[in-house]
Amino acid sequence: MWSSRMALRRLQQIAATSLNITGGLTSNMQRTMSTLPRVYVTRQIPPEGLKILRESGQVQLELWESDDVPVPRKELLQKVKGVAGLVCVLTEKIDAELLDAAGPNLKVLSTMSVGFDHLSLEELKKRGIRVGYTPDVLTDAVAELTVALLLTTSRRLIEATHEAKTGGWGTWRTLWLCGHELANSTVGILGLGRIGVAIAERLAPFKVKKFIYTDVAPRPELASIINAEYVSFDEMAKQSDFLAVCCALTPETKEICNKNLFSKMKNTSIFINTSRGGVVNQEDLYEALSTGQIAGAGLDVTVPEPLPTSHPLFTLKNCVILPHIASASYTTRNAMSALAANNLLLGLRGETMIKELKL
Ligand SMILES: O=CC(=O)O
Repeated sequence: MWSSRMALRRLQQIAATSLNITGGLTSNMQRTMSTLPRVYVTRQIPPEGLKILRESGQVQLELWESDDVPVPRKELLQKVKGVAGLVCVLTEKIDAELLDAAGPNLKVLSTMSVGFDHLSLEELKKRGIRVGYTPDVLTDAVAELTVALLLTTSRRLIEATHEAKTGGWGTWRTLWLCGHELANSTVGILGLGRIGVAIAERLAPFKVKKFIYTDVAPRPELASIINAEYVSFDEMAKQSDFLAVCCALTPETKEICNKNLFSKMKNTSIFINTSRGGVVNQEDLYEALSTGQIAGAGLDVTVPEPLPTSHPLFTLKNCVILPHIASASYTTRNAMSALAANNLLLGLRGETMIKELKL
């Protein structure tokens, strides 16, 4: 009897001690954790980046636990209060309001994107906030998708599969669903950077005759890789059979693809945009496509995103619209996620980021 009572007591003591130990460890951990810099991640980013952040032991992490719905602005403004680091994607507008809400603790912003038109660089610079981004790791995926979109548009693949599925496929016809081919063509690149070069490298084996490009200034080192000739904006419009837009969206490039450009293009030319929707005046594009001023357009990016299904561009057979998927391969999105995580951690340690924007 005594021994069983003693045994019970002993068990209760052990249990109590265990609870204390557990409680002690937790609060120790909590104490350690609470001294770590706080970081908010605005999206359930791909696993490689989250793993790096979680296993770093360097930050106290909070995450918007969804990839399907972006964090509501109101919630974001609350969550960023006092954070030292912020990881975002291109759907978050990082402007003065958000930076004010975050406050002076914010030292590093890391965007999981190559584009940075969602960031107010001036405001970031004013506050001395360092900015990481994710170029290079997505070049192959974006170039690959651009080629796929170009061929889909020029060879009218969406129209063709629709006809095949819906009974439009009658007898073999000599000019039915004819498109335009790359062989012997001139391909123009608006904004020659790593992505433009990668696109041209992939198109060259299709027997393209000539690559031309325009930019704020010639870029001889990049151009020599693909043997591309520097031409004026107007020359590019006139000569291109295929025109691929690869420039960043800046105040200078906003709606640079407008009536002026389309009116100079050939009726047989194909316009492709995988950069940002904002570089195109969509009303002018609609006009150019619907009047046959140009032959077709393939867009991976639009304004707004998502483009409402009632948008007039969706009514056009010669316009192929994708939902901003240029970098969407598992490998690339994980690489972007990992790079964004590493940029953030390096920035918080005061070290050189792998890819940092010069502000
Ligand atoms: O559009 C995608 C990106 O900017 O990474």
